Amino acid sequence: MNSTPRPSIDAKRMVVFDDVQQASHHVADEIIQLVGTKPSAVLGLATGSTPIAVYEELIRRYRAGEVDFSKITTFNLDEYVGLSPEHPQSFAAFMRTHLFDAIDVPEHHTHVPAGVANDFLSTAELFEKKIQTSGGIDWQLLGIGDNGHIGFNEPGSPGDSGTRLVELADETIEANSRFFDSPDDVPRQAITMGIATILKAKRLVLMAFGAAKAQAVADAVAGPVTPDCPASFLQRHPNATFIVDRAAAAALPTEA
Ligand SMILES: N[C@@H]1[C@@H](O)[C@H](O)[C@@H](COP(=O)(O)O)O[C@@H]1O
Repeated sequence: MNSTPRPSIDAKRMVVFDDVQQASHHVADEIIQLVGTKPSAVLGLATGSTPIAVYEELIRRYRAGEVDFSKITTFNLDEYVGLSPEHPQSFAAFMRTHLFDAIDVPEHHTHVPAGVANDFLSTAELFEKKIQTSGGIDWQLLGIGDNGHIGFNEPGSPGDSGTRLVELADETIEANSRFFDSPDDVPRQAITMGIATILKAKRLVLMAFGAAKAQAVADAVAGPVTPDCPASFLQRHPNATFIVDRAAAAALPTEA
């Protein structure tokens, strides 16, 4: 018998894995199954350290000949303002390094919001339009910030927000400074899909690992739906699942 207390959240909404590898394989399997049944699937992708093992597994399975990504379309959640796609810390560069360069997705099928633009309002509108004309996002991957942000929708982001220019929270700048030479180099603004953009995806999978995410996960899954915790809006989605490890599940209410 397993004596570990189980979170009192139903299995459709949250799955707790023993380790990151198992969780990542589970998520990669879901993507591969979708692309197997719908080769032209539209995938929403995320950056950050959390999804890296998923991308590694997708690459491994692609090299093994188990999946063909040549017809998929991808949309990324966000990009730093001021960083061109060539900048090594841009999310566009992250995606090339961790996934796109290693699989057969055509470059023109991949979309990362532009971090350099004359007019971010029309850039954001164009991004939304491209998602719509592609048929909408079938499957969206998400990470979560320690403060509950999804994409770069920081606390305070309204549920009806679309793709837009946003200011980064101090704690996000601090958390992401590990990727830059100095905290002063971290951009202060970003362009991000909005909460409403994200909620339009047919399926949402949010991954969270480690104790630093535990409070944000508990607030998102078991707290009130509020802009104070942007990930809590996932409670309004009929097909959203949190994939977490034990440490990230530790602050959830448990079954008696
Ligand atoms: N904009 C991204 C998010 O999409 C990501 O989910 C989050 C967590 O990152 P990590 O996975 O490295 O903890 O922070 C970043 O700032």
